[in-house]
Amino acid sequence: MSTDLEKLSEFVVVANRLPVDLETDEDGSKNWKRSPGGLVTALEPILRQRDGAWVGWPGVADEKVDPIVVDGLRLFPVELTSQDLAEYYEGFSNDTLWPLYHDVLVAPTFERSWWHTYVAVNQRFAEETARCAADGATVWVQDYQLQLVPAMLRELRPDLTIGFFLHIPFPPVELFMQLPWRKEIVRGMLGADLIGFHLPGGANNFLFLARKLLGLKTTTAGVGVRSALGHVDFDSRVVKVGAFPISVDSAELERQSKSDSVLRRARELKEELGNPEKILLGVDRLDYTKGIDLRLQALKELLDEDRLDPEKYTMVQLATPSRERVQHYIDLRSVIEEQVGRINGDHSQIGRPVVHYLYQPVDREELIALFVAADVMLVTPMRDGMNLVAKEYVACRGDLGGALVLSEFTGAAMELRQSYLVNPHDLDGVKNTILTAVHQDPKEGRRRMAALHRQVMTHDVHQWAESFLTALAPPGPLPDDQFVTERESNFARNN
Ligand SMILES: Nc1nc2c(ncn2[C@@H]2O[C@H](COP(=O)(O)OP(=O)(O)O)[C@@H](O)[C@H]2O)c(=O)[nH]1
Ligand SMILES: O=P(O)(O)OC[C@H]1O[C@H](O[C@H]2O[C@H](CO)[C@@H](O)[C@H](O)[C@H]2O)[C@H](O)[C@@H](O)[C@@H]1O
Repeated sequence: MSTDLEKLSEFVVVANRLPVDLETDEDGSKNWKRSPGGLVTALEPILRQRDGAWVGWPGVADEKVDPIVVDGLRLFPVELTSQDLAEYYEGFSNDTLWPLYHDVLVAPTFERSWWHTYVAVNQRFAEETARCAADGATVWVQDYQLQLVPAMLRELRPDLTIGFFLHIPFPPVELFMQLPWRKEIVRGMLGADLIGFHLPGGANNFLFLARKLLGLKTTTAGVGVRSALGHVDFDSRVVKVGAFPISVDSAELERQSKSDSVLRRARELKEELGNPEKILLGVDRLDYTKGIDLRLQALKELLDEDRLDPEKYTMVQLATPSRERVQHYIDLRSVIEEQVGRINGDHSQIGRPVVHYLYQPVDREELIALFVAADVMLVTPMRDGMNLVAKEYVACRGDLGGALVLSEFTGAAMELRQSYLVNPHDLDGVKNTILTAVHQDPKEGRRRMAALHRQVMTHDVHQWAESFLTALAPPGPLPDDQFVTERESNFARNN
């Protein structure tokens, strides 16, 4: 191990995935490639800035990887066996918690053996973290895959300051109560000193649960955005609860979007697409939460009804492969590819498909060029914790061009109020709003984009991390009378 890796870390990020995946190329050589998803996009610049360590899974099963420095980042891999992958990652994380926390869009599977593996893997993450954290270090645990880690880590290392952030929605109590292991999960999270959510709604749901499910004393005043933290009295400690909407590296994205190479590539892309009057764009992991099928259905109906001219408008849909062995994802891929085939079969001309569909990630610069080229960005999830793609698009539109169609059911919708907001359950509303965005008056478009751009430039990922880590810093005592139990809170409500 190099000395850099032997040094214990003052700041440690713990996430299911490392920011890079270990991949084997065709010639058998191993390479690190950027891993998918918004969590990695957000945390990578933060870790760089703070010279920390990252504990996570290297993206392949049954591979023992030693601690390593990749591209200047100190990485501490946690090994997952094929069985862990099937039961902890694909099973409990992505076939139980993911659907349960996303409005039960598909039915969650409650499988006892998956739970046991989830517990065991969380313990492994806690142990690896305990090994690499310096005395009194700050550890920031990420997301639903690791909800038990805060309590396990506190047990191993009471000297640490522990933060936990949930990147996906925290569900209403009626849904959360379905979970057979609901108490264990809430207790696991309460091992942290600060529990963060994207939105006040998630934080308030959590406080309510802590009272209702565990009978704990909590504060009851509504949690604000980056302000007015809630508090839970737990195990002779005060656990803070807050809302910290995540964002993107706005200045860096804006800089890249204005570079000569990106502007050149954006012009080329337009030409390669046959110089359509307008380009519509979707960029998502292929996930049933993202509403890719919904937006394709909207497009199909608009074309079928002659409300959108296929000779003038083109859509590009990037779908990054995700969780490819989970059945709902396999099924969704078939649905989407059939929709694309049907639209192109009915409405394209030779050499001019209406929908350009890629089931593969593109490199970052190509993605930014697509944002710059796109006239209408379609972000239509049925439910999404935040959705960084929406914010990235806005950050790349310092030229004040383009239009953002955004689902009300994303975290981003709370801040990006000047977008064209849609209810993804209302297909006619989505169709009409897409047409409004396509035909927007340029002056109105600039006015909207100016407001959106200002919002994203002033609330970036650095502010997100800074506000969370500042709130995590050691607490002062709270006056006793601010805490109430569920019984007292009901009494106060009814009188
Ligand atoms: N480089 C690259 N990044 C992508 C691609 N597709 C999605 N992303 C990134 O993945 C992240 C997705 O984050 P988000 O919208 O929050 O959704 P999530 O996938 O649920 O985390 C964003 O930072 C996207 O820019 C791709 O094809 N290439
Ligand atoms: O690691 P995967 O299973 O391939 O999934 C990728 C990531 O998806 C989720 O991202 C969430 O985090 C984003 C940033 O906060 C947020 O904008 C988005 O709404 C969420 O869906 C997941 O939460 C991550 O753990 C995964 O790494």
